[in-house]
Amino acid sequence: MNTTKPTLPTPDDAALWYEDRLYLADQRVLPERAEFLSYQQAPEVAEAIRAMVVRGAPAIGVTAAYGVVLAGRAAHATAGVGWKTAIEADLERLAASRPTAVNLFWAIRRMRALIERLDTTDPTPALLREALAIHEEDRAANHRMGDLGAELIEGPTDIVTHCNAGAIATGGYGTALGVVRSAFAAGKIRRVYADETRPWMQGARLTAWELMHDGIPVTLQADGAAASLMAGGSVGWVIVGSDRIAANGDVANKIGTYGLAVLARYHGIKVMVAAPTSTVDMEVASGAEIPIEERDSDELLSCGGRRLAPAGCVARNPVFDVTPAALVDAIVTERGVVLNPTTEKMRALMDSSMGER
Ligand SMILES: CSC[C@H]1O[C@H](OP(=O)(O)O)[C@H](O)[C@@H]1O
Repeated sequence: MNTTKPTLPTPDDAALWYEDRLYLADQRVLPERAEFLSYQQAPEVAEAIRAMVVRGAPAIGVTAAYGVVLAGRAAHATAGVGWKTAIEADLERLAASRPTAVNLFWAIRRMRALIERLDTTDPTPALLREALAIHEEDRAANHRMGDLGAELIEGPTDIVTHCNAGAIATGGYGTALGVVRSAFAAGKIRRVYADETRPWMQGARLTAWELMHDGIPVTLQADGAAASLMAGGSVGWVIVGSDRIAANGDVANKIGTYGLAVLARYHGIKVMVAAPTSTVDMEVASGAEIPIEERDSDELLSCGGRRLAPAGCVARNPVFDVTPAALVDAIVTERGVVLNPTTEKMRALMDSSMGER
């Protein structure tokens, strides 16, 4: 738990609990403005996830866990011994905030399992302990993944990333950028080429911010520039995060990831997906079953607050796509690495004995 009042967010500060409330770095305004918003009510946290104040699959799960703490406190304050019934509406609000990142549902399910074990007294302390544990476990998992992913890279090489799978998208350190941090520290990375990632620009605004903050060489590029860069022969890996990995190893991630993976395969470049096991959903057999979030087309029709398209222009704005397992060379989790993923290999990983997540 934070011991000093959060003031200026760093990349590790997507979500922080301090005294009696949750603080979220407002990722909608980074890096131009670095500021926290504070939350004391679960419905406000659900809206913060929907509006992408906080985003990034693991960070969404951590935030939802803290949202359940707020929900439990409010339910006990209003319903006393009946808090387990009163909390349900807020749990549903949190679950309805965004559909694709399975970490959200994983975190709520883990908090529900605790709720079932609690008695009718104030659940806040126990819920907070569990949310803090989820947060710390995610941070530790990212460091483990960073090391495992770095071992796969011979280097020195250039890397392409897409979107932001960094510290600010997780409980800290990052998934894809956690591998980048560990591999750079081992002298294996010359430069990171970060796709700007239209329309929400997570790459331009967040990945560039994180890597410059850490002194890691980063070059921003248009999403469409990745192909010619790959043709140049300097890129050894595409490294991305994920929002949900199906039982067969299909990977849902930010829109554009699928195209990158096709380009990588064409150019003999390897694709690494770094994600904690809280991102693996063994209940969906393949990527075809993963719900793909469609966001407001206004996010696409404008850029930086300026209208791009003509009035009345129709747009589609799916914000994730699915990369088939056949185009993924390695899935790196905190429990281990799956090369050339298949359902059998993913099942073996999830059955491995490195504790429940
Ligand atoms: C480790 S973040 C995983 C994932 O989340 C991002 O999506 P969004 O920014 O819409 O929450 C992106 O797909 C990242 O790769």
